[in-house]
Amino acid sequence: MANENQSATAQQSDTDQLISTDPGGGGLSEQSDNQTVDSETESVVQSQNLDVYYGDTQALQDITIEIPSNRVTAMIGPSGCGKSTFLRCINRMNDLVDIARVEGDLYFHGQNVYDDYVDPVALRRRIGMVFQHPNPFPKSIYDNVAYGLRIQGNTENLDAKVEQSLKRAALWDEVKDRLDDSALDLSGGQQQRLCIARAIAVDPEVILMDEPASALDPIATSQIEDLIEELAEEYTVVIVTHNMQQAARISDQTAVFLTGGELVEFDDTDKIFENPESQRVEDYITGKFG
Ligand SMILES: Nc1ncnc2c1ncn2[C@@H]1O[C@H](COP(=O)(O)OP(=O)(O)OP(=O)(O)O)[C@@H](O)[C@H]1O
Repeated sequence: MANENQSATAQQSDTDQLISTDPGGGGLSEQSDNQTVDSETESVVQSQNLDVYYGDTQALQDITIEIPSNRVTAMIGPSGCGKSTFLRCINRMNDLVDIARVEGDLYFHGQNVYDDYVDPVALRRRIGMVFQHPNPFPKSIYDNVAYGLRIQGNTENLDAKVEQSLKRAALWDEVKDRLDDSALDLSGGQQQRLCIARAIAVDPEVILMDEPASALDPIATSQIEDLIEELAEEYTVVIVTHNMQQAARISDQTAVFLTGGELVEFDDTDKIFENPESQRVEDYITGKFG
């Protein structure tokens, strides 16, 4: 229980880091028109020879990957293989871990997010995050969604923006008559969809999800999975999951990390699950280890 509480507290503090006070570019250029025109093929996030260390321990080794826009990309692999570490590199959440050290390059629309002039707070406005355990603020449903917009001073048509975010998160119909109720009175699945609404209210391009359904029951999990597939029409979604069936159901691409922080294979999800190149990936997928 202590661990769960610590984890919830850490997540809350992570969430605080995700609510940007900076509506400006923060060293990042705005999304190019190109992305809309050529969303079929453009990669939005790329890493090149990325190594991550916690102190002397290497958590990721030489990761080179291109994550396409407007797709769901799943990261799978056994516990401790570095999936969350990679996810947290994308929006520099690992900056918050004193002993974490990142080497190599990680690009967002071609700009290295680790360049000195990039403001990580502004980066996190463009690359939002949803955590394993739903962590709404102890505020009303409305105020949770409006929170980031208010901090940014983006309060014009606030009611409409809150409504749109709740609709996109497939929660509006369930909460439209109780927007002033506490978010903490919602079910776990509703709280997680509220956290997704809160993340998308500030209009990010990429949504990172770290096992977003692992604390939920099967019905709530299924609702979140449907939602993730819908979100990919407008956003780039990168999801870490322990659940291989979930990755197979909802993702377009799958990256398989294995012990030691190695990215062993990255391909279309169908290919990974039906005909992987690597024997180690086949062994993992078929449950021979992991
Ligand atoms: N804050 C930290 N300090 C020290 N070591 C860490 C920290 N976070 C992660 N690690 C280590 O880095 C390695 C990768 O961890 P990470 O959480 O990225 O793996 P994961 O694949 O997401 O695991 P899981 O599926 O269990 O969540 C592990 O050996 C872990 O112990």
